[in-house]
Order: sequence, then C-alpha cells, then structure tokens
Amino acid sequence: MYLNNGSVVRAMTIAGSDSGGGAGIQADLKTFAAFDVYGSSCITALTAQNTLDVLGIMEMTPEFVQLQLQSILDDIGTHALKTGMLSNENIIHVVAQTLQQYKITNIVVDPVMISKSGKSLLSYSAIQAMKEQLLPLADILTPNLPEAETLCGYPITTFEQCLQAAQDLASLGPRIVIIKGGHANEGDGPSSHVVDLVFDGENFTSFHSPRIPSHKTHGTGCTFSAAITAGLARGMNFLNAIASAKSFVQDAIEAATDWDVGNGYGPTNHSVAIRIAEGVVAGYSYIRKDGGWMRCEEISV
Ligand SMILES: Nc1ncnc2c1ncn2[C@@H]1O[C@H](COP(=O)(O)OP(=O)(O)O)[C@@H](O)[C@H]1O
Ligand SMILES: Cc1ncc(COP(=O)(O)O)c(N)n1
Repeated sequence: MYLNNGSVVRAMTIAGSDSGGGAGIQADLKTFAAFDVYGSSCITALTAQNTLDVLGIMEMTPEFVQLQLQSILDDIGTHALKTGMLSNENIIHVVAQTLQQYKITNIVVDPVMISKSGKSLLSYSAIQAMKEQLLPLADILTPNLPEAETLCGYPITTFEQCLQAAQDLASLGPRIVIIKGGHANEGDGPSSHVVDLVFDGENFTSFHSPRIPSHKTHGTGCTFSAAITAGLARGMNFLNAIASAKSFVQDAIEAATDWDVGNGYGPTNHSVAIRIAEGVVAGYSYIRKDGGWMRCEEISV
C-alpha cells in the first residue's frame, strides 16, 4: 500500500453502486486499488444495471448516507474524496453538510447525471442543489459535455463555447474545472482525438489523446475522477493527477477492446499499470490574446 509520511494513503468515494461492476462505486474502488490507495465508500443508491441498461434504482435515505459518511470519517479518515451519482437533492444536502463539518480537502465532484445507456441518475430538481451546495466545495469539477451544458444552461458546440463554459462553471465555486471531451461531435461522428479542457481559474490547459474506437467506455468518467482523487491522495499536484488519470483511462479502454463482458457499453479494464505523469500525455497551454484565448505552448507533465 502506498505510504505518505508513513501513513497508508486513503481515498473515499460517495457514489451509486453499479451491479454490473463497470461504473460507480465498483469502478472507483478498482481504480483506487490500481493506484495502490486504500479505498472506502459511501453508497448513495443501488442500481440494478448492466452494460445495456439501468433496470432499477433504490436510493438510500439521506440519514443512512450520513451514517456511512460519519462511520468512515470518525475512524478511517481520507486524504481525498470524490462524489459520483448522488441521485437527489436530500442526499446532496447531507453530503455537502458533512464535507463541511469534517473539513474535507481534495474534493473531486463528478456531476453524474445520465448513464451511457441513457438513464437518469440525478433528479432534475437536484441540479440547483448541486450548483448551490456542492460545487462551492469542489476542488475539481469533472463534467462531461452534456453535464456542462446542463449546469451552464446553454449548448456547447464549439471550442470557444467550451472555454466560456469552463469559466462560467468556475464562477460557481470549484477551484479547477475539467470539461471532458468523450461526447464531442457525437452527432457528426466522433473526431480522431479526445480533448479534456482544464481551467484553474486563470489558465487553460488542454489534454489530447487519440480517440479509441471502442464501445467499452462504460464507467470512463467514474474511473477518470477516481484516478484524479487517488492522485491527489498520493500528494500529486492537480495537473499531474489529471495527466495520470487520463493515461490510466486511455490504457483501461485500450485493454478492454477485445473483452466479452456484456453486450452493450462494456466496462473498461482496470487491471493496467498506472503511469505517474511520465510525459505521456500531450497537452497545450493557452494565453490571452485580443480578448480571447490562443493555443500556444505544447506541454507534457
Ligand atoms: N473513445 C475514447 N478514447 C479515449 N479516451 C476516451 C474515450 N472516451 C472517453 N475518453 C476519456 O475518458 C474520460 C471520460 O470522458 P467522457 O466519456 O467524456 O466522460 P463520461 O464517462 O463522464 O461521460 C475522459 O478523460 C476522456 O478523455
Ligand atoms: C452507479 C453509476 N454511477 C455512474 C454511472 C455513469 O457511468 P456511465 O456514464 O459510463 O454509464 C453509472 N452508469 N452508474
């Protein structure tokens, strides 16, 4: 187990259970283990789910969510924490309250709303609670494109709109916003690269990787945010944590391309070695120019 100053490094996830094992709590704990980080979990809802569909959802009561959080935080503690499927506003409320009460740091919020199979994982009425109560506590917010559109309230179809959306989301509280590009250009056929855009309140960095032509992408968002959380728990700075997470997800999709697990959006393969920011991910930084942003320096973290 990875040690930091002699202490076992711990990470925690607050999310829904995916009975199929590809997303949610199950993906998060597999990712923490791959990063050699001890993982604990608070389950917000059970889903009866496979790679084709979400057949049913059973929500926990807010009281039981709170009890799980207290039981972990009073004893085990955590160096970083992520949220995934939160299901409703009452759960969001107790989660936000408890994170403040225990002064949790290194909080990654993955604003999970809809499964790859198209089912809602967050009630519509909970979106405002997420914006008002949870986003101000987030160190890192990781929406995919449809989630960023919902939180912003406008469509994002161009790179310029994506730059604007990241700034608008940062104004709601998170220190760092990453808009993930897995869903880009879905209407006109996917592009050859997946670009994840990072805004830290002042500067933009974009991470580019080849788009793997695969349907084994169930749980990629959960895996990505869990990998960032594990990186933060291990003491990485945010860019290194994001770079390591992106290469981990890429390798996990690649390693699952010939898997026969399920008949729909198959899970990724978490049994891949982690690469701790070895200059493997190409990215770009941006400078302000003529009232807009210009891509300039190529970076590798
Ligand atoms: N086909 C793909 N090839 C390579 N990377 C991908 C692919 N699809 C998604 N990713 C990566 O997986 C992560 C999750 O992206 P995305 O699919 O947009 O999120 P979500 O799973 O929340 O919908 C991002 O880092 C993204 O770059
Ligand atoms: C419990 C749970 N949490 C999150 C997701 C999102 O993952 P995906 O978008 O890949 O379906 C999911 N399907 N189930």
